[in-house]
Amino acid sequence: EKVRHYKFDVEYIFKKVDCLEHVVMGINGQFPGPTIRAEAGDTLDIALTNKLDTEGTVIHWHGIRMKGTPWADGTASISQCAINPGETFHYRFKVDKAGTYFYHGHFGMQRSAGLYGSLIVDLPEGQKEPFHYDEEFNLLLSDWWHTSVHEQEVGLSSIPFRWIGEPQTLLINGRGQFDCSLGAKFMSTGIPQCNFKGGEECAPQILHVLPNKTYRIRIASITALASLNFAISNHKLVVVEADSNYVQPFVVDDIDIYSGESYSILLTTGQNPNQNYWVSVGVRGRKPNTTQALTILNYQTISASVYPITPLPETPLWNDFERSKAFTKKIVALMGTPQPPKYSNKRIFLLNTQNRVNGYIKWSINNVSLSLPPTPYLGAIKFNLKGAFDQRPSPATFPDDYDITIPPKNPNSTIGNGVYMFEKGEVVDVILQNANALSANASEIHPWHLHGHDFWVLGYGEGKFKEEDTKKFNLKNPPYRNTVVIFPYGWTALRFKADNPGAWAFHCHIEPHLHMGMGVVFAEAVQNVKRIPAEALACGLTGKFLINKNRGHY
Ligand SMILES: O=C1O[C@H]([C@@H](O)CO)C(O)=C1O
Repeated sequence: EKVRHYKFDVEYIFKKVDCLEHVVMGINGQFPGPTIRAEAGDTLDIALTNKLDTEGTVIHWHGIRMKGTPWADGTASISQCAINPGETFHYRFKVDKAGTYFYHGHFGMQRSAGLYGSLIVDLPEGQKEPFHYDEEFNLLLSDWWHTSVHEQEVGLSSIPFRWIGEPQTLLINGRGQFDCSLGAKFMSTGIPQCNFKGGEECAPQILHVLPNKTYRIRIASITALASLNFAISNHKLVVVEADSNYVQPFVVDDIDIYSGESYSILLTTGQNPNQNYWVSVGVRGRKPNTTQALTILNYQTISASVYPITPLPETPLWNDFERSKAFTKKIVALMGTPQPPKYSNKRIFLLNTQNRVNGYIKWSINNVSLSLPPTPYLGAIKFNLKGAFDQRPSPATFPDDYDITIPPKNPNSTIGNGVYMFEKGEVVDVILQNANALSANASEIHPWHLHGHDFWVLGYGEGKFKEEDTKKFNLKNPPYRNTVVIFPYGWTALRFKADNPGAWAFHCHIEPHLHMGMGVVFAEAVQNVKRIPAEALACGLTGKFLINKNRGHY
């Protein structure tokens, strides 16, 4: 159990992310940021310096539960103040469980601007995974736009509304090809063939393998918008891990992965070693308008520049939601995973709707669209600063007669910043209820991510949740995850234990949707939180409180 020290300098850099040069957020001059590698039980100590000239920043350590260090969760206005230009913030927290994690910006839409990287936690020396593999790869998937994030943000909060549209390019480990494709000669789209000489910063990373070995491929999706499908031609994939928890292994031809999720798959290199094979990432869930990302699986018996002769993997139809559900429902926990409490103490319903507020398009939860306050909740609640946010309890349900199959009858909702308060140890069920968006016959996929916890996914269903649906809850081997989707016009039920004092974001992981208000804040036994570093509190009402408390008036 070591303390591992890192220095992260956040700044904008020029980079040919998808062969065209743009400005992207970098860490220590790199995009994606450096991969952090640690062992379970280690403490990470990351000194993050904001080298941006004109904006604040924070980094969220996605999937790490932050037990005892809720102030290190890296969510601006929730767990800490945004770090000002020139300032350094120290993230110090324990990584208590092995798995495939990542980190990313959590202020404004900085994740969309490229502020992200991988965080891999290995088992401590001597402990073994419940599966065997010889080597591993790590693939961080993302999507990329040519319009700047600032332009995107202004568009989303303008009248008329300007949607960001589909991504220009899909990236694998921060590399994509916009104006060409490796597989162009096998496509009917007319896109030109890529011609790499070698060494280009946008050239795909080849996966070099040896025959008859088993590889663990870690795959994480940090997309701003896209739901993805991953496949390797001629190879089966064995899913063994989801969101840093083991699952009962199952075999598939391809996997769906939503923003905020991670998987490990095992790949056996048992195919003809005198060929190369395609690795493909394509868009699902929304009508695609982005070329599939490709790289090559190269058995080192031949050159990586020999074209695969197997057909390009075809991404399954974007709107074949039955197929998506079939994949999702295959995921169950491996024996030995923590099991859910048999009963819950509380149930809350969260209705997801698209609305208007004063003519602006927003997303709302039980008719409230989240707009974060200037004082971080963690300090505001701890010091009982009542002016920091709306003190009325947030709505825990929605009207019985709400028709989820049509656009909202009254599309007007309100802006809010209230919280859901939980007592220490309470077992909470959350029913995420999807509905029709503003236009008719439209209901979208939303991947919901909870900070500070893993939760049990008790079930999925069609239409409006009914009391008798609780009878079908999986209490035996529900997947234990930190991110879960709601399918169009459906519901998803999850259970978690409020055993981690802190203020935690729970939100749609689609970056523009969060920006448009699609999230809530859970506060758990904040009175039990100890030793919040002053640097997390030096803004808003907590900042004033500290000045008055320690020095009186000036
Ligand atoms: O939030 C969104 O806005 C657009 C559309 O609903 C309105 O233009 C879209 O596809 C979203 O996901």
